Amino acid sequence: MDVLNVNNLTVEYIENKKKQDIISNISFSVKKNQCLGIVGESGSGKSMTCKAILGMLNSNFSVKGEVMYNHNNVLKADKNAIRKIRGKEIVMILQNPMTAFDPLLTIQSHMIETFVENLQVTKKDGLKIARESLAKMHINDYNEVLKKYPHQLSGGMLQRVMIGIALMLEPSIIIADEPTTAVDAINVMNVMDEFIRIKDHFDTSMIFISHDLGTIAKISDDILVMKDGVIADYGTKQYILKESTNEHTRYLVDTRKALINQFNNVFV
Ligand SMILES: Nc1ncnc2c1ncn2[C@@H]1O[C@H](COP(=O)(O)OP(=O)(O)OP(=O)(O)O)[C@@H](O)[C@H]1O
Repeated sequence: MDVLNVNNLTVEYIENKKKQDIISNISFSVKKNQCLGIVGESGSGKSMTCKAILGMLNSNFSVKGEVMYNHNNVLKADKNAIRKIRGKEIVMILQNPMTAFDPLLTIQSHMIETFVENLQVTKKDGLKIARESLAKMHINDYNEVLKKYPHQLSGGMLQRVMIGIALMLEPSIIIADEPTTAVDAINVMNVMDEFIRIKDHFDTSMIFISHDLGTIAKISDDILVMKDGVIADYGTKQYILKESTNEHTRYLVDTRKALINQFNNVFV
């Protein structure tokens, strides 16, 4: 069953009455409890696709097409309806978690505020949920973490807090846009493991964005390959990695293999 259908999505950037195509006529769907991976090189339009889906682009952009969620076209929904969907139904995890936190609030205040607003709970219950969420992320010293300000935590820890918050909102869809960009190499695996765990054990569908096919292959059921704002290729993981004859897909797969071989040679 599909939880999200994107039909003929087109995004244009308008500046001084000049139009520039950013995304051209792309269509795809996200299946229940599955992960759609979106892979493509920098500038291929991955982030823009997700921002357009969630109505996050300003008036410099013209967005056309259909984004069907729960029988409603999100692109036609009013601001209030979109805000509800964005906070609760479809939650986005950004590249750099630092930008998602208010630097003047402790993690505890931020989490309580988020839960009070989105789950309609009291502050006291908000704190309980905050503790529960960090425990779910295997953050054992959660009382220490709750007292900290964002700049006092590493990128990896902040991202795990972010994922914990997203989980407690019990969204139907989590959109993760290159979530390991600001995480140091040692913690990339930890953060990826959390996403894989969410996918396997929670009732959530996912869109996972990365420029790295290896990362996408680890977590995705279906893969969409983007190039220059259009879909270059789209299919199951098996099809994309093993069967597709698409030139750009083969280029990504071969580049990935070459990188692994080169890396292995360093250690021999
Ligand atoms: N604020 C903006 N104003 C105008 N054009 C933009 C803006 N942000 C991105 N673009 C353009 O939109 C296109 C797609 O960008 P997008 O950020 O979606 O790429 P991406 O695949 O997510 O790349 P990355 O992996 O580097 O984040 C690019 O050509 C980019 O130059």
